Amino acid sequence: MIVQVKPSSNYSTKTMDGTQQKMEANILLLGAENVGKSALTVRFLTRRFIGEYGDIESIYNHNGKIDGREISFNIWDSLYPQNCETSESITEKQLQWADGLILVYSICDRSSFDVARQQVHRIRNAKKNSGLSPVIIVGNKRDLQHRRTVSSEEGRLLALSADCGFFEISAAETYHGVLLVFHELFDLIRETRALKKGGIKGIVRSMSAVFGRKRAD
Ligand SMILES: Nc1nc2c(ncn2[C@@H]2O[C@H](COP(=O)(O)OP(=O)(O)OP(=O)(O)O)[C@@H](O)[C@H]2O)c(=O)[nH]1
Repeated sequence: MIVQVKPSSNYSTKTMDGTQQKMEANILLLGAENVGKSALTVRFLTRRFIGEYGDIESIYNHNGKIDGREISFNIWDSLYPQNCETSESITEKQLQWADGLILVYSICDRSSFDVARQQVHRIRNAKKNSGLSPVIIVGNKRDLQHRRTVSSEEGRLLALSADCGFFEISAAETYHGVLLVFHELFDLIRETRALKKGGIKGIVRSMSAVFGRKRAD
């Protein structure tokens, strides 16, 4: 059950008089069951780790500041669906909604890493632009080192191979790691938007600038 659904992002960042407008970003949390998706979300929203979260799928709205800029986050804490192929565990609607994704696995649950691997391929093979959205892969439960079954290198390599960011954190132990994940994703979303805005015109403009200068020499 989805508790609250928010509309898609607002891309404008400046008003006519040049003042900064609040930026909006839709963030989708994905990953296998029990990896800490809700723990991560609640840590970011409240700074707290409460231990048990229940099986509820929610979209939260959170207003905050990053680098002095007002941000409005819509955070979709998804549920891993029962009895389906991993490739079908992410819907086209979710991918179209998301400006950025956080893909969580547990460092002490190898099957959750396998799910993350398949989900990242599903994302990167998605239709149109949704396959290009920034993704951060998060190895959670770092506090459980003695039960680790996925090495940091494996996580980092997966992220590298799919052009994703990578963090290992413990939602249980610290707020700081969780904050870094959201900040990094926000930076990547901002970069992606700037690239989309510049588009082909931006590339042509910079090429003409280079060749134009050469001709003048
Ligand atoms: N030791 C440890 N436990 C954690 C950590 N993060 C979450 N947990 C625990 O892992 C269990 C699952 O956490 P959830 O946040 O509910 O995981 P989820 O991915 O949202 O699970 P689903 O709702 O089933 O999809 C809970 O008992 C949490 O207390 C962590 O960093 N370290």
